[in-house]
Amino acid sequence: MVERNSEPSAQERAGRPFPVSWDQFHRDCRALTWRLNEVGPFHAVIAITRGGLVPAAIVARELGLRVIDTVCVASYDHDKQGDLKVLKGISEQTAKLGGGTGKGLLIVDDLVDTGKTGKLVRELLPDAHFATVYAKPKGRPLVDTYITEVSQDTWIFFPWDTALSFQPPIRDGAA
Ligand SMILES: O=P(O)(O)OC[C@H]1O[C@H](OP(=O)(O)OP(=O)(O)O)[C@H](O)[C@@H]1O
Ligand SMILES: O=c1[nH]c(=O)c2nc[nH]c2[nH]1
Ligand SMILES: [Mg+2]
Repeated sequence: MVERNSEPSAQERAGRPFPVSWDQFHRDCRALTWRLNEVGPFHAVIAITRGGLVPAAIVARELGLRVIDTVCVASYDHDKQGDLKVLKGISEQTAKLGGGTGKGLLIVDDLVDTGKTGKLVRELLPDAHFATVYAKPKGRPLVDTYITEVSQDTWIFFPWDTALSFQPPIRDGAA
């Protein structure tokens, strides 16, 4: 028998699954960009790694931005959130574009959940515009622009974390 840690993971606590396909994610990123296009212009896009890399690429393409930097953060180990660690900040060149406080910079992440990651990037760049594709209620106040709100007990399954698999028919107990 496989020994299991008795403490439920964030994913298990969330319970409600929300799988997102590549198509849907692309559509949601484009919808996000329509909103951001009303707010900009921006000097540069900053992706919060790793989840923010995919939406940042799409948003940068749509906004015609070619200066792209990263803030590399480690928090969730798969689905358990530990202490936040900034592994890498933005470059000196990008910091200059934002006047030191992030003004005119666009921070992009895939989602806000508890808001811990959002709070950290806000502390690093208080005047930057923070955009996410999805938002859960606890983190939502930290975000300037987002597209879809899901309940706090939802776990979003991103297309880069998942693969197509057989599902039993609903009548046989499928979720
Ligand atoms: O609002 P919070 O509770 O802080 O959670 C949101 C963060 O969690 C996920 O990243 P994760 O730390 O799992 O790393 P990853 O982007 O490398 O997958 C997600 O991409 C957000 O960055
Ligand atoms: O893939 C993910 N889905 C989520 O809902 C989530 N919340 C925090 N981190 C997350 N990662
Ligand atoms: Mg992330």
